[in-house]
Amino acid sequence: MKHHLNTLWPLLKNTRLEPWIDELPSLIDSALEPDANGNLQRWLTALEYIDKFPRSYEAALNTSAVTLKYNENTQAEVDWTNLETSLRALMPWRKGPYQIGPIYIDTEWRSDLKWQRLKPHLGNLTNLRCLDVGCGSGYHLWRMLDDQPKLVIGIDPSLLFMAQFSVIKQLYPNPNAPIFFLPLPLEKLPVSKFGGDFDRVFSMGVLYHRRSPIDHIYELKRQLRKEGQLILETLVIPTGQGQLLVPEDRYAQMRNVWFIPSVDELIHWVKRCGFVNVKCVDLNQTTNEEQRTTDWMQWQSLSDFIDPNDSNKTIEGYPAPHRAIIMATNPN
Ligand SMILES: Nc1ncnc2c1ncn2[C@@H]1O[C@H](C[S@+](CC[C@H]([NH3+])C(=O)[O-])CC(=O)[O-])[C@@H](O)[C@H]1O
Repeated sequence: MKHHLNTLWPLLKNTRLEPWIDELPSLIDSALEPDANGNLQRWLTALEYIDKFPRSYEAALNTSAVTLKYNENTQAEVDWTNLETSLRALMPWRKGPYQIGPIYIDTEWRSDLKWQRLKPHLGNLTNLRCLDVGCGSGYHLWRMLDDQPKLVIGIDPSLLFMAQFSVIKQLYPNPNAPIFFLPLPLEKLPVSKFGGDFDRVFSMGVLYHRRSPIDHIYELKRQLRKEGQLILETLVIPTGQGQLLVPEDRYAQMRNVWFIPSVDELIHWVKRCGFVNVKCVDLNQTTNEEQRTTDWMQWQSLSDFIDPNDSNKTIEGYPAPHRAIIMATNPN
């Protein structure tokens, strides 16, 4: 899974991230130790199998599903049933969707809907360096790549998500595309002694999982260059329902949810961490269209976590999930 990183090192040369060339390999090796996850061997076997499949000849990264296209000749040669079996060995598929030849991976999340809400505010990413913290399977990384950025890096501690990302990268037409996945949590990502070097740092769907949200915002800031932009998406409580919710126990059945601020409170946190031009560009209540059980994620999903008698409440009685997108500039 890490062989794709060979093309990362040259892209870090002569940037402020150059120390990563020495620092990252041992961190990645420890993250991928065989006992890091009992399923790892099974996922690696599926990836080895997928690695034998031909690469697609063309990709579409501006459509709802990240799409890998095969021409008719290859399409006839490929054993799609076996490919699908290997892809299913990497279930549950949560973030997507993806279309690989005739196979449509209908993920739990329609991650394209979040992208649609965000993209108009993002501007063009051409020639920029982007870091996506908590990138899941990497769906948004591919959407970013469509703008031809200089570098796109996603980090996520989940090795299943790294395996899912690797599938797409193995089948993507250009093996040298500047898009990478590091199996690390943000807290373990080294901070370069020369300062941050990303033009855009995204943290979407991660802040509420952190026990120290302010530390998380500072860690995001350290990866940004001067004048770089933060894109922070997280659960919020609707206006008029207080400033902060710390659930008693579970929130929408999720165990590891800590801080859910109001939009104003969240803006205040981001300002306190030294960001300027802090604004909320989107506020949205999550729908069953966006998050649902599918054939590729067969466990329970949003509709099972909402009060059957009141769609504005979770089954624990809290406000149903609303998500805000905050954008902010790092002044120094
Ligand atoms: N400390 C951490 N550092 C990095 N990643 C983390 C950390 N803790 C958890 N994660 C990762 O953050 C992702 C959050 S999911 C959002 C995916 C995508 N961004 C989306 O907006 O659709 C939302 C959710 O499932 O609740 C998961 O993949 C975790 O492994």
